[in-house]
Amino acid sequence: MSIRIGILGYGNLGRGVECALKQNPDMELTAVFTRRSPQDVKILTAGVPVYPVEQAEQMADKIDVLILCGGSATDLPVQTPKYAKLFNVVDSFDTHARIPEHFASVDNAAQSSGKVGIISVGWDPGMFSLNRMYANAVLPDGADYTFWGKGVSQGHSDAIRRIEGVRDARQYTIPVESALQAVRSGKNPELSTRQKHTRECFVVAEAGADTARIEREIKTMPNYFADYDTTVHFISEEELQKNHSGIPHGGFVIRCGKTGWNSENTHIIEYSLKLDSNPEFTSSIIVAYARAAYRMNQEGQKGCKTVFDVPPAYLSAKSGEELRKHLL
Ligand SMILES: NC(=O)C1=CN([C@@H]2O[C@H](COP(=O)(O)OP(=O)(O)OC[C@H]3O[C@@H](n4cnc5c(N)ncnc54)[C@H](OP(=O)(O)O)[C@@H]3O)[C@@H](O)[C@H]2O)C=CC1
Ligand SMILES: N[C@@H](C[C@H]1CC(C(=O)O)=NO1)C(=O)O
Repeated sequence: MSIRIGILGYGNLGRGVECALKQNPDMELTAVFTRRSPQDVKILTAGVPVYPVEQAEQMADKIDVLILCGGSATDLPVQTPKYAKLFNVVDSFDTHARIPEHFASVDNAAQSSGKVGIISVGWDPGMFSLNRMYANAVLPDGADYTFWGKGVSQGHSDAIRRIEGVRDARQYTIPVESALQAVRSGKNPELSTRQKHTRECFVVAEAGADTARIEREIKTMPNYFADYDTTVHFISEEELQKNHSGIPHGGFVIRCGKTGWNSENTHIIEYSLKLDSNPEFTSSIIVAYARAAYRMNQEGQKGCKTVFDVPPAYLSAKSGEELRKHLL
């Protein structure tokens, strides 16, 4: 029997999950839920209903995993603990500094409901988190570096769109080339947040909006922009659609570590991503973790999990026997 999936929140990520499900025949899309009027939300899959978000609770027995595709800035802190009371859930929560409190609120909900809630799934946090953890476990004596871009951060773009007076936005994250080169050379440089990346924002403001206030709110936004050198450009909707319609991204996790008793041998681990579509790639990761959430709950597991808690084999549609063949 297919794993029955619900999507809550239909934006870039919601569309991406819908696409990713097509590539996973052991899963099926049962319903999409939105805070807007359903007739305003046109999905890609024929025959799948779109419901007002208020109806989600009535479908708890018809959905095995509800994938939460809202924004991290303001949606997921409310939605994930709320729906973990009724469903196995997966979210992409990426406000790194607030992950511990998010974990606690989702765990409280999921422990009481007997469901599994896997949070902060994606590439960062997510695949990059796993690779930082593996590299630290393998090379305890070393230094970590993470670089993103140049590309469009969905979390930062979403955070700007939540500011009053903003109609649309794209945020580019840009790595500082000299910092990247120093890391790749194995010099293990001390780098501040500001020395590693800059951020460039393209914003469509509502007519008559106070653009000076918007720019100030962006540049001082904790956890997103306050620790970076950030530039803000105000452009028209037409310019945004023409010059900034794509959502490419990517990045690197690098760890340089040493081993040896007297002699010092240096090792460099690098994990890299080059993404044409940030949302479609992120959604492909989320769908694999939805499979794991279902399996873990079927085994009787409950509570909040992160990518560190999920056995890798649970992500794959292949059986244990098929996976072991990969190892040979
Ligand atoms: N961990 C990771 O590696 C990654 C995490 N993310 C996270 O994913 C989050 C979601 O990103 P993304 O999908 O790009 O955000 P969007 O802004 O596209 O969508 C967020 C929500 O806004 C609503 N929405 C979407 N389009 C419209 C519209 N035209 N008018 C009104 N409301 C709309 C939808 O809710 P509704 O249907 O209910 O209206 C949707 O769920 C980001 O905030 C980020 O934190 C993203 C990439 C990677
Ligand atoms: N969570 C990010 C994924 C990566 C990209 C990023 C950044 O550009 O700051 N940080 O983490 C996103 O929303 O796109």
